[in-house]
Amino acid sequence: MTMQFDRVSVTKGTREILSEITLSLTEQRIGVIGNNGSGKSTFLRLFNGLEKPSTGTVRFGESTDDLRRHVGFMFQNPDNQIVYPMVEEDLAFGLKARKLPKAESETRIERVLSELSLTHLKGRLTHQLSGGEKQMVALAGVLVTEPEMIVFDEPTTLLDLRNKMQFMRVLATLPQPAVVVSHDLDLLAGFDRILHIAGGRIHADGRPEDVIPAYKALCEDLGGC
Ligand SMILES: Nc1ncnc2c1ncn2[C@@H]1O[C@H](COP(=O)(O)OP(=O)(O)OP(=O)(O)O)[C@@H](O)[C@H]1O
Repeated sequence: MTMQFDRVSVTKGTREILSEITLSLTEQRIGVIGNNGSGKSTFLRLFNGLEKPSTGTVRFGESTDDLRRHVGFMFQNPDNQIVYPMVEEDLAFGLKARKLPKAESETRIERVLSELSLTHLKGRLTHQLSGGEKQMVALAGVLVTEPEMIVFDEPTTLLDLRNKMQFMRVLATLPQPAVVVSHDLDLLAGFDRILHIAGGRIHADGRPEDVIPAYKALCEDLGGC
């Protein structure tokens, strides 16, 4: 399924945050890089309708207005994603909205927790979890809903090495297409395509072996990126 951006701009007040973005995204693994404030999160939020274009259209297959049903979103800050006091309840929440039978919901939750080595957190209170544990529970919360595409906003910022490797393993085997915003350029090295956003525009678009070194070179040249 293709995610299509057609002349998409996002304006807040008088400020244009994203300008005239036109893209056809068909790859399995797409990385998004760029400086703080360049527009990466805003770009990502368009994928599942958390942000609406001021002008232009975002289309996933034939859908333009119910993107949330198709595209899962993993937030940069897990506190924005985890809503229930218990881990198990929180994971069940996303499935209730999809009217999944209770037994199937429980099976899915067990499976995802086991895949992420998180079964020990099932009965824990979410507000007592560490930052990295919350980030992993947020990941589980997205995976249980089995969306057709998943977008990740800086998914590894709070993770220790073990959980970062766990995340990378999950990403490598995920059947769905994934879009990952990250400042961790090593995470994106094996991806199919990298978009470099600068000043709300697509500054570069291509293979990681081309786009990432060019971005690094720009930043090494002080003030260049
Ligand atoms: N609601 C808003 N009103 C005004 N400005 C906004 C709003 N939301 C975002 N911005 C501005 O838009 C710009 C892009 O923000 P965005 O969060 O998309 O950047 P980013 O590339 O994800 O940054 P970071 O790497 O720091 O997470 C920033 O300058 C931000 O201050």
